[in-house]
Amino acid sequence: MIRLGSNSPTRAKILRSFNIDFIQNGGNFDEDSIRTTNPKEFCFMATKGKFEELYSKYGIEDMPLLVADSVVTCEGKLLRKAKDFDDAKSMIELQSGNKTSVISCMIFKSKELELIDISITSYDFMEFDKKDIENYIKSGECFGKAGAIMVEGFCKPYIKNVIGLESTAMGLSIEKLIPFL
Ligand SMILES: Nc1nc2c(ncn2[C@H]2C[C@H](O)[C@@H](COP(=O)(O)OP(=O)(O)OP(=O)(O)O)O2)c(=O)[nH]1
Repeated sequence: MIRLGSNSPTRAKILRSFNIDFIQNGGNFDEDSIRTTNPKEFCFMATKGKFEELYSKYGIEDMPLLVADSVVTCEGKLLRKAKDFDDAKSMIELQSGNKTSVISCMIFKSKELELIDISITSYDFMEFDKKDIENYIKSGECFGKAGAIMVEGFCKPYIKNVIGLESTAMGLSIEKLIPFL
């Protein structure tokens, strides 16, 4: 049994799909407190901040702790979760017909080990259909996701090329964690 220190339904779904027993306790780390706009640095600092908050709250005596963060970078820009419809639209349009990368960092700490992993999955997307974009935004599925993209959903038909794990792009590089569980 592990503690998933995350509010993310996607991360919970990933753990369930790999039959990993967990309890979910998300935190309240303020990612707006992070000053850097360097995507990799931001992702690591967000993960570290989440870890420190939840490690001091729960420790690892009763079970290991897993936290993670994901950001998207496109044309050198840092894309976090969309704040509103306009934000989501501009993020999605930026990535249409473009190269984009999802960076996911995770920290896993048990009594035996501490794993810190930063992984990147890069996509080459075809142009997104305008009507598709409209429907996707209207569905609300673009919210709560880094860069407002959903690689296993909206983006899937538009993937021209991908390098990296889909799990990394969804927010938790589970294949890199499994060997340590
Ligand atoms: N279903 C899905 N979710 C994605 C995808 N890309 C990113 N995400 C989700 C995973 C995370 O829930 C979210 C990234 O935001 P954060 O890393 O800040 O996590 P979140 O605020 O959701 O939860 P947490 O901070 O861990 O409590 O985006 C994707 O392609 N598909």
